[in-house]
Amino acid sequence: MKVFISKNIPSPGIEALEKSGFEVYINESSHRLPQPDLIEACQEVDFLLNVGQGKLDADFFEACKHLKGVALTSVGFDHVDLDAATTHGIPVSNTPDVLSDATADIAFLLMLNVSRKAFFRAMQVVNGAWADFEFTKELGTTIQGKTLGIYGLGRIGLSLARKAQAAYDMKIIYHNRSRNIEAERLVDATYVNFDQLLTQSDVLSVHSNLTEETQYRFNKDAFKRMKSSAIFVNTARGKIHHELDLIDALSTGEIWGAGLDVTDPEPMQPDNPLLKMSNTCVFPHIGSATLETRTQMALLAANNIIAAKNGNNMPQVVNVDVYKKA
Ligand SMILES: NC(=O)C1=CN([C@@H]2O[C@H](COP(=O)(O)OP(=O)(O)OC[C@H]3O[C@@H](n4cnc5c(N)ncnc54)[C@H](O)[C@@H]3O)[C@@H](O)[C@H]2O)C=CC1
Ligand SMILES: O=C(O)C(=O)CO
Repeated sequence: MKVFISKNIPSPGIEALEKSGFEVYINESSHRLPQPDLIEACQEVDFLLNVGQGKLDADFFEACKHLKGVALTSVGFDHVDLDAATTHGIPVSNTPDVLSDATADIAFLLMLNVSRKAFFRAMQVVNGAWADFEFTKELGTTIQGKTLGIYGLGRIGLSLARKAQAAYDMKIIYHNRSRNIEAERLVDATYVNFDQLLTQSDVLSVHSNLTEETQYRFNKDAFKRMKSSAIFVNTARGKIHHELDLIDALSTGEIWGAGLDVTDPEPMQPDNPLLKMSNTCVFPHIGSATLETRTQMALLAANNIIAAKNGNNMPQVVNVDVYKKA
């Protein structure tokens, strides 16, 4: 059987596939293949190991009749038309859990970075503008003991909550569609409604999936309800906040700072006003970017493909209905 890997992955993932008898084809370039090229590459392979956030839409599944399964190298699957995959009988798997701590670390890093204006201060040094122990200017703020609001207390949100409580004694509040009792057993977190999350959080960190319901949930109205001292952090998906409203809220002082690992679109253009502010920090979607995590993600994706090849269900399948149909 043949598998196509849409961008290079750590070698243990490739080795696992080869060891189980796959002929492996890899797009060696560092660029995402445009959809026509991806469709072309998938014409004669049995499986696709899809790296990154390139869209897999209805046209893709319609055009790739030979595919027997797709393994994503992400936990998020908002870029995939799962209904179309299911219609065509194609199981799709994701990579939950193995990236939760790494992504929570990036949320933490953004939270600290923005609260201490660390990126802005480091850029002053790079640009030869070292401010000689200015005692009253460009001061940051502490997060110790403050209230961390989590929008979407799932795997990554929980990891962040535990770190923030253990290391900084932060008070944790969260909003989900309903209470997460399991998480509440693991961390001292209080369920609040959306408005309470907005008005009570000193730092508000977004960890929900991107859905029709969460798209642009953080907009003008939401930022207006937040504290003027609040820091907004998003490591989930760029479309969950409305970028122009965020720029407005920061410029008018409606909120104090923002840290983003995700933007809409990605990449962010270098002339974006968010890159010029002293209370912002933008990372290029590096939540899961450690060697250890990316290796585990590659292995998990490979193992899902190997399971499907052996006639088993993909363990991390996200369109479970595909197996009910069969
Ligand atoms: N920056 C990066 O590199 C990474 C980003 N991500 C993003 O993080 C997201 C979360 O990942 P996990 O924690 O593993 O997912 P998860 O499924 O464990 O957690 C998501 C949480 O959001 C909640 N949620 C969904 N809709 C909601 C709504 N309308 N209102 C309030 N809460 C809602 C869910 O109930 C769940 O508790 C992924 O979907 C992905 O988009 C994930 C990994 C890396
Ligand atoms: O896993 C995800 O959803 C990402 O965004 C990248 O790891």
